[in-house]
Amino acid sequence: LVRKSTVGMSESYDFLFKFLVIGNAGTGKSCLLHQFIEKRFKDESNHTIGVEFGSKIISVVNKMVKLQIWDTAGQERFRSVTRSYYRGAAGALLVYDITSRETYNALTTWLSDARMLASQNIVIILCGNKKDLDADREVTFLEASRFAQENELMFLETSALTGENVEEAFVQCARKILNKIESGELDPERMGSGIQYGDAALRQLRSPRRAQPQGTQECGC
Ligand SMILES: Nc1nc2c(ncn2[C@@H]2O[C@H](COP(=O)(O)OP(=O)(O)OP(=O)(O)O)[C@@H](O)[C@H]2O)c(=O)[nH]1
Repeated sequence: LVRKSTVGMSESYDFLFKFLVIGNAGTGKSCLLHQFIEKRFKDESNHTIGVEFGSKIISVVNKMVKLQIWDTAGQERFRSVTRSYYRGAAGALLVYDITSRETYNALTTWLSDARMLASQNIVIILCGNKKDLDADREVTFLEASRFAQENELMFLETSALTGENVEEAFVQCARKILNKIESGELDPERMGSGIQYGDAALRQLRSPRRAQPQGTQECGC
């Protein structure tokens, strides 16, 4: 199998996962997405209007996974718009700000929305963001990790400012989804799973030994 990205052609991947980033306004969702994709802090971040979009291909346990990420507005007035994007998401980063108890208290609402409106099997990682502001912390690591355990969420504290644990959050979530596909717990072909096969996986299924001829066009969506 020739990966087109390695020869300067358009991208190739085994799976595409639809991801959401949800949580209260100001918790750093847009900055997390920006740090993940651009590997730097987004200096001037304004409130997200509705929904923003980003995508990136990562390597997870020998598979190339394209994450298609929807960064939703945290502000209440956009709630009806953002809710319409939940459907068919395979994974989500549920974000609160460790320096704001209010954003932590809102987690149960976000969680019930996600479980109700996205895929039933959605894999969620709780992210306690702004880890760099430890002096202003209002929520302890222990308290949040208990909440995560009780609600079957993975959990990390992150910093979109320093980049700490940002890539890890996306990768851990993707890895859990891949594990569930491999164990048969998740069926990528089920409607609304939030998972699609990429052309790499399809080529393997169709002709396991033949390499893809170079120069083939694809839409890359
Ligand atoms: N110190 C610190 N500040 C951060 C971090 N992440 C985000 N911020 C700041 O927090 C503010 C809000 O960040 P955004 O990414 O716009 O927040 P958001 O969750 O996308 O907000 P909405 O789009 O309104 O939902 C900005 O002023 C960022 O600079 C972080 O990890 N550490």
